[in-house]
Amino acid sequence: MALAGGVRVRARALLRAGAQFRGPVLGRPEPAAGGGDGTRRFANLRVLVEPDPAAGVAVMKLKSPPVNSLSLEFMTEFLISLEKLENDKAFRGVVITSDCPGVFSAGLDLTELCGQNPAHYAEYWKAVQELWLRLFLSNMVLVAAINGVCPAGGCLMALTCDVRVLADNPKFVIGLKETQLGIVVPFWLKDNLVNTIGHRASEHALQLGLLFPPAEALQVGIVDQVVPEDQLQSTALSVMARWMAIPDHARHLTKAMMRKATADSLIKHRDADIQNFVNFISRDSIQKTLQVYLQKLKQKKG
Ligand SMILES: CCCCCCCCCCC/C=C/C(=O)SCCNC(=O)CCNC(=O)[C@H](O)C(C)(C)COP(=O)(O)OP(=O)(O)OC[C@H]1O[C@@H](n2cnc3c(N)ncnc32)[C@H](O)[C@@H]1OP(=O)(O)O
Repeated sequence: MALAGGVRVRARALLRAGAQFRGPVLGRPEPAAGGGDGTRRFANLRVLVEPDPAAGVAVMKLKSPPVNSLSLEFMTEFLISLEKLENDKAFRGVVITSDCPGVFSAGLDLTELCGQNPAHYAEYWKAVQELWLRLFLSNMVLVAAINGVCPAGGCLMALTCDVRVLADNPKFVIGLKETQLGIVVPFWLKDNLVNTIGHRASEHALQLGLLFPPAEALQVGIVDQVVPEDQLQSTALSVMARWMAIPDHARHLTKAMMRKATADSLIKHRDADIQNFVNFISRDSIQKTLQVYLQKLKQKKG
């Protein structure tokens, strides 16, 4: 699946601006791009990719500090990295994790949702849809190694994965807290949650805007495994090894079959979903609520 129009234009702009894969990363000298030693890492500004072509697996580390919020730039760079891996036959699986201590992702970037114009909201929502669709329909095995708090849009990313492993830390809550912010999850994200934890549990989780700590997250089934923090990466990789043992074509066709109806319901109604979002987010009452919330977040430290 290729990047959608607006996202592709932004991706090109980012690439022109120099956000392409490059080394050195993290100050370590690395072979030049195309060096072909099979071990080099690549990165754009906000996503670090550590490939292991021998295993057919790459680890994507979200590194958009302080909280990996889903800004347009972050989502675009993430999708560029994902597409690069998908186009490379060496890679069949991706572990998604965070490089920001204590936070997997804080979800939608609230500064993108406050005080902007309708065209911006439309572009932003199209990018969110694209992020969800591209992850949800990915041919690759996706394992989320959740090493931090994972609310709302962070949970959206995690829910698209085939497996979620959560580090056992009481601060690392996961869930769709939208109603607590006075906003409503889109129907396709609701469907994604229902497919994961069932209808009744989703009703409770969504209406109450529940954020589940690890033991509860495991019990309700929003994550598949909870492991000690220091075993998160190794567990994610061993889960991945199990999935990689299945022939790709059969696994992927099965995944596509299982997910088609949910994805199609968004694909068929993308424009209407964007219009709904723009109308909703532009309301004075929603803008006020979000602005107060963002202010509170900013004042937390003071
Ligand atoms: C009916 C029609 C359809 C309508 C559809 C409506 C829309 C539906 C959307 C549904 C899907 C998803 C929704 C969302 O994702 S909304 C965002 C929800 N996220 C949150 O509420 C998380 C907020 N953040 C936090 O709780 C904490 O920051 C966190 C626990 C993640 C980390 O805490 P920590 O103490 O480590 O860090 P700080 O709180 O001090 O934050 C550091 C700085 O980062 C800024 N920040 C935090 N979160 C966000 C964010 N989501 N967006 C933008 N900026 C964020 C924070 O303000 C601090 O900034 P400063 O350093 O400048 O103070």
